[in-house]
Amino acid sequence: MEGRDMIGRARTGTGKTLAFGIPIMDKIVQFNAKHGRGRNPLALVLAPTRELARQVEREFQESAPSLDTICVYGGTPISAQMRQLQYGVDIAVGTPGRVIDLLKRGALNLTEVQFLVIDEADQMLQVGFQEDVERILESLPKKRQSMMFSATMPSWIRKLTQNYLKTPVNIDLVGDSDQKLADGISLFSIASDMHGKPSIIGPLITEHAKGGKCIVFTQTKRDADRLAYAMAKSHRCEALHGDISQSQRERTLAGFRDGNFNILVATDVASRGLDIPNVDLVIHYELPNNSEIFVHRSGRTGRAGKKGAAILIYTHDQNRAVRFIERDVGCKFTELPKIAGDSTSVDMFGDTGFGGMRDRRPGGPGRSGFGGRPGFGGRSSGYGGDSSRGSSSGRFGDFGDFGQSGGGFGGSSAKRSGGFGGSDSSRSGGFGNFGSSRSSGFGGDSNTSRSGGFGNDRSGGSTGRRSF
Ligand SMILES: Nc1ncnc2c1ncn2[C@@H]1O[C@H](COP(=O)(O)OP(=O)(O)OP(=O)(O)O)[C@@H](O)[C@H]1O
Repeated sequence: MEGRDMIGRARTGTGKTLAFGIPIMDKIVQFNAKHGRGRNPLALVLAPTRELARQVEREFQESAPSLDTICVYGGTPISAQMRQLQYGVDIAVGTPGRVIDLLKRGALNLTEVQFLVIDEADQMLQVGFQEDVERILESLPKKRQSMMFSATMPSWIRKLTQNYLKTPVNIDLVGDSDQKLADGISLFSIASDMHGKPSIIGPLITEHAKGGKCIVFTQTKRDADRLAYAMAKSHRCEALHGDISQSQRERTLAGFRDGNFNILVATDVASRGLDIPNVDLVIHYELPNNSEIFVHRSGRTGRAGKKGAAILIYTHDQNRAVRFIERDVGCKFTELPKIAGDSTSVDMFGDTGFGGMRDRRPGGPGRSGFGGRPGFGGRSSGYGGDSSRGSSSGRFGDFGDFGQSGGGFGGSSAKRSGGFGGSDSSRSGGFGNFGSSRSSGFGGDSNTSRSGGFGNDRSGGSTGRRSF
């Protein structure tokens, strides 16, 4: 609110988008009232995935219908975006690649940007994205307010942010020693051998999703396709990953949001930021590449003060990795009793070639598995990875509808500050200032008493731009 650069960390689903959105919208409304509307954007928000960019733009649109927003991202015709930019926009949200493309074509002029937001900053500053982000920053005026947000902020990233921010305020609502997941998420683990995994998915969903929505995370696009295909024989389910055409990705996500089907099998393209109502269960079908991704994947449930469950399926040789996650994330898994292989399900998955997954499993041959090589933790970049920051090999080892609470945001004051649907959390640390007895809340006292330390000391951990 004071206009200073900032780094913000708060748990998943606690309302970071509106936390940065509301002050920006407020200031732009005031600016426009004073100076009239211009053609070039006054705010730029960068997000790592197209779906997240769209979601953020939608949130701006719904909150401030009087402002003109645009979402620019790849996989869609650029000409329509160029036309819209010509008409003039107040806020541009986008993924880095398309932003650069538009800059190169001279269609996007960022010289009037007053507010820059880098959402999911720890991913955006990793190798792959970082270069693009830097190119975009070169096109921005020096005098601006820059803000970086994420639910996870490894210390090396926090250091790196100093290169892009001027004496930033740190608002850390997670703290160092506490668990880093949102409060309402119950965590379970279940051991299974690779061949048995497909057959336990059905029973897990029946038991734990309780009729609500479920996201199953796989490591590879191929496995997402195969699992979705196999599960579709008995469940309404679809796959989401980066090889699917953008229009289909959007249809799939809309169908999932609308409840047309209840199970989404996705790669990590869906792990960050997506805010889908009523996801009651997240299943880590395969271990995530690092504990940050574990936090983000799990955070697709238990949002906005709601309850949810996340289940981690692991093989016996991944035991250490599971313990590492517990330490790193400050959580404890409740081990579920083994589920006996259901021969029908096994058959169902058997003909999909799942038996051939062994070589691709985390920790499998040729990959520094989550539990593959020893030595994860400490300052290494992921479970057994190398120590170079952001290296793609340095990973764990290849390794309610809250709606928009109405109102809109036409004026200069936010009407949304009222509690988060009566969240009963006593330590949710939400940016929205809802229901937390311990949160310093965005817009409240920014000298949060819990700042100092962005969590773990591991350097690196995941890749920036992976092909999800
Ligand atoms: N004050 C509020 N009252 C009610 N709902 C809110 C409030 N603030 C935010 N929300 C809603 O809470 C949900 C989660 O918010 P958001 O997606 O911004 O979370 P986030 O902290 O960015 O999570 P992630 O780290 O996963 O990206 C959204 O549906 C949002 O509209």
